Amino acid sequence: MYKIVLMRHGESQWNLENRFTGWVDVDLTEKGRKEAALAGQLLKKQGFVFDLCYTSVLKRAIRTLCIALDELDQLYLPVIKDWRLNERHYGALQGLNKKETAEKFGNEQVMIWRRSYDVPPPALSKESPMWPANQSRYRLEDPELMPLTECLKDTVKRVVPYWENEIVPKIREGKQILITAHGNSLRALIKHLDNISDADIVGLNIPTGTPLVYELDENMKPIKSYYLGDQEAIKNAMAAVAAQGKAGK
Ligand SMILES: O=C(O)[C@@H](CO)OP(=O)(O)O
Repeated sequence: MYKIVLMRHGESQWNLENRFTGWVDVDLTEKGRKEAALAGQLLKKQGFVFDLCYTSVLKRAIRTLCIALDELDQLYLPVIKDWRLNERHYGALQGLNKKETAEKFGNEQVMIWRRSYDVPPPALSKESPMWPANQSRYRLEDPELMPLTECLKDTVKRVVPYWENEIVPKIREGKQILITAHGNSLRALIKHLDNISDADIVGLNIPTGTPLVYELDENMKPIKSYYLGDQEAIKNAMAAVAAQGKAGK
């Protein structure tokens, strides 16, 4: 049996402001830092000892990992950062307020943009400074691979091969792995692990800063999975994420 831990970053400034974030590199809020520390403490209490960590190239996930590792006293660990674990690219919606967008385009349209499996949000143009190919961070990457927008299906297409080709071999070597990433890059991975249908993935929402443990069999199929922490608070946090794109109130 193998065990891995997945974790969405703690609350970011744009989570707080309820703005579509995607690949924009916003930092954690004070609350987000506390969530990351609490996650580290929970993992420590449960006796987790990791060998290798993976994260995205976005600071909210990187910082969450650092804070959690600090609490665990495992800051010595190797960390692999890869854009394939980045948040789903939100195209031209990046920076917009989710509630205001719902007021303008309707709850249903925003729900489709946020959670449908294969409808991407409106795309950026290649002139946009938000296109990753125009940013120094991605200058060595093939511009053809840099998204102008992504639906979850597109995110699955980069996250799952990364999982299969990079992470699974390390798990098979016996390494204990911690992955800190993002709401939608983790939804892409969980869809694959739990074999969730395109229709049912719409209902999956991931709370910030909460360790999610997966126990996997020899074929990397989940035996069980569970969040660490206060289960009632986690349920409420998941419902709050689902409600972020609604107009009104
Ligand atoms: O804005 C984003 O990038 C994501 C995660 O915060 O939001 P959503 O939950 O709306 O997909």
